[in-house]
Amino acid sequence: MTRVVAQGTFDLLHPGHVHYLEDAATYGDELHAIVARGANVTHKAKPILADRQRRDMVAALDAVDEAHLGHSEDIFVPIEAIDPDVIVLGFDQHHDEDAITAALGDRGIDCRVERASGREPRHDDELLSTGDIIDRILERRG
Ligand SMILES: Cc1cc2nc3c(=O)[nH]c(=O)nc-3n(C[C@H](O)[C@H](O)[C@H](O)COP(=O)(O)O)c2cc1C
Ligand SMILES: Nc1ncnc2c1ncn2[C@@H]1O[C@H](COP(=O)(O)OP(=O)(O)OP(=O)(O)O)[C@@H](O)[C@H]1O
Repeated sequence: MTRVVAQGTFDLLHPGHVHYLEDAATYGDELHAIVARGANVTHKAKPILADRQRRDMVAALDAVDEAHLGHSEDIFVPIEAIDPDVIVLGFDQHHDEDAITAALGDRGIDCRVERASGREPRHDDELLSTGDIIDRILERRG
């Protein structure tokens, strides 16, 4: 049984999220998604939706076997509990593969790190970014 981990903020789900999770699932038999705590999202605007709602929506997707809310202080605590064989990073995630591989090694976790593919829009009006969805809401309803 090969366990895979994918992770992200997953605010206001869109087809890019579904693509990422479906791609990550192809790396093994069981996909675990870790949903970032809003308090830990510091590299961009905080999510609109609550931690639990984002976790519940990710858990409802076919590709996902289990969705976990992330740890509030140490991102390697859920990894130690899940004990994955592979962590699949999103195509544009700022995390560095080598830094994560080194941190996993320091903790004695035997797990490789891969990078998912991106997904291009399939029609003119398709939005594949939470930030773009929010911009459109503000433009049309603000
Ligand atoms: C291996 C790994 C494990 C993570 N675990 C957690 C966690 O336990 N708690 C958390 O709040 N964030 C965790 N994160 C960080 C968030 O998922 C991070 O904010 C996320 O990568 C942001 O990506 P996004 O901007 O693509 O949504 C983890 C990231 C990685 C790479
Ligand atoms: N178009 C896409 N193709 C493939 N993966 C995507 C796409 N959009 C987002 N993802 C992946 O989904 C995961 C979670 O993305 P995140 O929650 O940051 O959403 P986002 O829409 O990219 O956000 P924002 O627009 O606020 O930057 C990340 O790993 C990201 O790489």
